[in-house]
Amino acid sequence: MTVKDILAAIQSPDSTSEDFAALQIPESYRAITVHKDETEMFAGLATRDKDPRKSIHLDEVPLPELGPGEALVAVMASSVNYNSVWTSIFEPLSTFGFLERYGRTNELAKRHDLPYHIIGSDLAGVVLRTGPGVNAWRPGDEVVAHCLSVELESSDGHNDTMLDPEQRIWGFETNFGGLAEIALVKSNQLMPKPDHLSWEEAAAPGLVNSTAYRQLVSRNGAGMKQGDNVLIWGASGGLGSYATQFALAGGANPICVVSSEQKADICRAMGAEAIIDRSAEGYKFWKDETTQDPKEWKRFGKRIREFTGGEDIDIVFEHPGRETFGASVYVTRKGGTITTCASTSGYMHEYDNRYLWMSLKRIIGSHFANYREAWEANRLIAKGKIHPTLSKVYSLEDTGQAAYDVHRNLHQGKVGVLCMAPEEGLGVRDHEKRAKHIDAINRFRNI
Ligand SMILES: C/C=C/C(=O)SCCNC(=O)CCNC(=O)[C@H](O)C(C)(C)COP(=O)(O)OP(=O)(O)OC[C@H]1O[C@@H](n2cnc3c(N)ncnc32)[C@H](O)[C@@H]1OP(=O)(O)O
Ligand SMILES: NC(=O)C1=CN([C@@H]2O[C@H](COP(=O)(O)OP(=O)(O)OC[C@H]3O[C@@H](n4cnc5c(N)ncnc54)[C@H](OP(=O)(O)O)[C@@H]3O)[C@@H](O)[C@H]2O)C=CC1
Repeated sequence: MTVKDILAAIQSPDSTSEDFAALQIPESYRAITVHKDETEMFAGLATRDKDPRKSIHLDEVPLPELGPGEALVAVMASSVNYNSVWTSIFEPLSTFGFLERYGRTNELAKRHDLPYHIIGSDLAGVVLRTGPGVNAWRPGDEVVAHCLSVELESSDGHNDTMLDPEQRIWGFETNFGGLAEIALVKSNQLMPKPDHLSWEEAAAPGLVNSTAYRQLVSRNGAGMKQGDNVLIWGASGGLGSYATQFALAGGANPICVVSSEQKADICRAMGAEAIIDRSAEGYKFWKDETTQDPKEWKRFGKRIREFTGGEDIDIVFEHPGRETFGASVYVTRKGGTITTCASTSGYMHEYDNRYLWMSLKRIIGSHFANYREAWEANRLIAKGKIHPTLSKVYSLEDTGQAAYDVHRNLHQGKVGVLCMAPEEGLGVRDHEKRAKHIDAINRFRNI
């Protein structure tokens, strides 16, 4: 039995769950990896010069053993997330440390501690096998997977699973990720694939859509409400393209920051009106490596007020980090919220704390999403309220180039990767629903 036989079953309209259960699963499969013996390959280089095309490999790997509560999924498509960029440049640290630490926790987790790391934190595909104790999913189910892996043996995670002490991001802090022909997930990562989307479209939103949902909409994040002025950095990027849609769909007022006219046009196409081109307007929040320029914060704040009729920002959707954080804190209104999930430009932030405490602002740390939040975010995609922002699609062989594009900010929205799917456009089940939303689904394509 080969991957081709699995693909044939997926593409046959007559395949039943029993047919999938009867399929033999190959003993090995193709997967995107980084190698433990290469973690020093970029030593001494500046971050931007570390090239994922050199560290990312396509390898034939053995199938992992299936454990209780787990599922093996045939991956039709995946997407590139920035966490795979971090893994591939071994920053801020090598992810092999996570695999070693996980491997020490129990006998089954030892499977993850390997000299190669199969990366990727999104997938759309078909369940092949489920382990003992899995009742909610069956072979043949068409699914997407979110990337929260939890053990839930401690009480800490039982109000909000993101607080589990054994919380990990699948395909980043665990092995057997989604940039592969077959992936191993916990069954409580699975969600129904939106039936009006192709495999690659369905695989695109997962991680960033769920993260943006928690960070901006959920009560665990900023709890956005109607009329809020929401400052969105990187508004046409991975996270930002979903934050912008949530702001618009929720009756808020997104103020979108981008770095080119082309990206500004994408934001306009999504329905945003207030757009700041940070390149054209030349904001320089840092005078040099150690000194910020509060005059530039003020210039930025004045520009925002031009769009809002003099109002300041209720919620900042932060992720660039060091470069923008001082400005983000400054432009937030009294009592407003800065919610952050990342530090792409540097994690040692500096801001003027007087503007935080005197104006009773809050900084909220946010990370991915719990199962319920991921489910709600996926439900909005399935209902056609929020749309994938897929721009370009690569083959599994070209994943290194795809990660390079994301690392160098050459992409728009999300970049997809075909895994088992032989071509784009397959997997659509509800053509009528798709037709209703086709313009929105294609908004980011091939720009
Ligand atoms: C969904 C997608 C998401 C993204 O894309 S996010 C972006 C990508 N992700 C990242 O860039 C994050 C990568 N991860 C990291 O950089 C590191 O992962 C962290 C900095 C988050 C954590 O580092 P660590 O080394 O795990 O934590 P420590 O706390 O520095 O070291 C652990 C040791 O420190 C002890 N410790 C923890 N808290 C305290 C404390 N409050 N007082 C004293 N000790 C403490 C622990 O017990 C343990 O000790 P013992 O090593 O002996 O086991
Ligand atoms: N904690 C979590 O759960 C998650 C964290 N992340 C992290 O969030 C970050 C962003 O991820 P994602 O949105 O997918 O990445 P993308 O690269 O797709 O988008 C980020 C956007 O941010 C903007 N940007 C980049 N650098 C700067 C800068 N120095 N100043 C201002 N804007 C900047 C760019 O837009 P433009 O050039 O147009 O301004 C870019 O398009 C990554 O570090 C990622 O690891 C992502 C998902 C989940």
